[in-house]
Amino acid sequence: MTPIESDADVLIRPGTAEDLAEIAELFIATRRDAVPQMPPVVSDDDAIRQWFADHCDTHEYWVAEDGEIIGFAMLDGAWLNSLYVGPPRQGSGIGSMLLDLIKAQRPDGFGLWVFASNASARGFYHRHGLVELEHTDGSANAERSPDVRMAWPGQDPIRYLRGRIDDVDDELALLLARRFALTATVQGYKSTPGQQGRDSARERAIAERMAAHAPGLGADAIARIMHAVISESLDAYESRGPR
Ligand SMILES: O=C(O)C(=O)C[C@]1(C(=O)O)C=C[C@@H](O)C=C1
Repeated sequence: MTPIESDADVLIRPGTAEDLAEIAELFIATRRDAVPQMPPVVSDDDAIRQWFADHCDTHEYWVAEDGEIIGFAMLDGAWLNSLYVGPPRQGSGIGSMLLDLIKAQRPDGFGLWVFASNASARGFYHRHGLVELEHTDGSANAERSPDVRMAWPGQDPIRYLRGRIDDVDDELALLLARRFALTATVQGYKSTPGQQGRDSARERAIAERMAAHAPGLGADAIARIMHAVISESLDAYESRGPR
């Protein structure tokens, strides 16, 4: 196969179904070696092997080899799911070669998740122009370990980042619609005189509760945002009435 990129002894080429068993072993060995910088993989080794065998057609693979596979990248659309270089060749530029190739393959940008504890990977991605977009508490990943969403924003970073803003706004619009509907429903039960209108203690409690999920925003900023959300919800309820 024609090399896509190569130096003296390393060939980067597309991964094929025949590579998946070797890729799985490299993944297992690399993750084992990376503890505690990365949390241990939750699945057992056979489940990992099976996962790679089952995800041949659904993902795009690239491998670095010097006779045997020494690193690989796995992509799923605009997501870089994995980029691993085996322990013996770490720090020798293989990761940079793979990442450069992926940038060329995804000129409009791509995202990835990295464990917050993995300082060397975060530093590597920073040095290669990726940005951190989001920090989580880890409750959504299998390892339950805080992680960081990073992105390479591609050749037109504003366009890429506006695309991500649109993604979030699509979710936000649905959440706002759900919240508007709940505010309206509660008003239907607050018909008793003295119960109508706003409850500032409840609104403060809402802001404090939300701030626990988003400490970076702070309760005061959230309170101002929620004041606008609740005002609009109540106005909509009053002008439209219960549904
Ligand atoms: O919990 C209430 O009593 C509501 O009316 C709901 C709600 C809200 O939308 O969260 C709206 C107005 C109040 O000031 C407090 C909260």
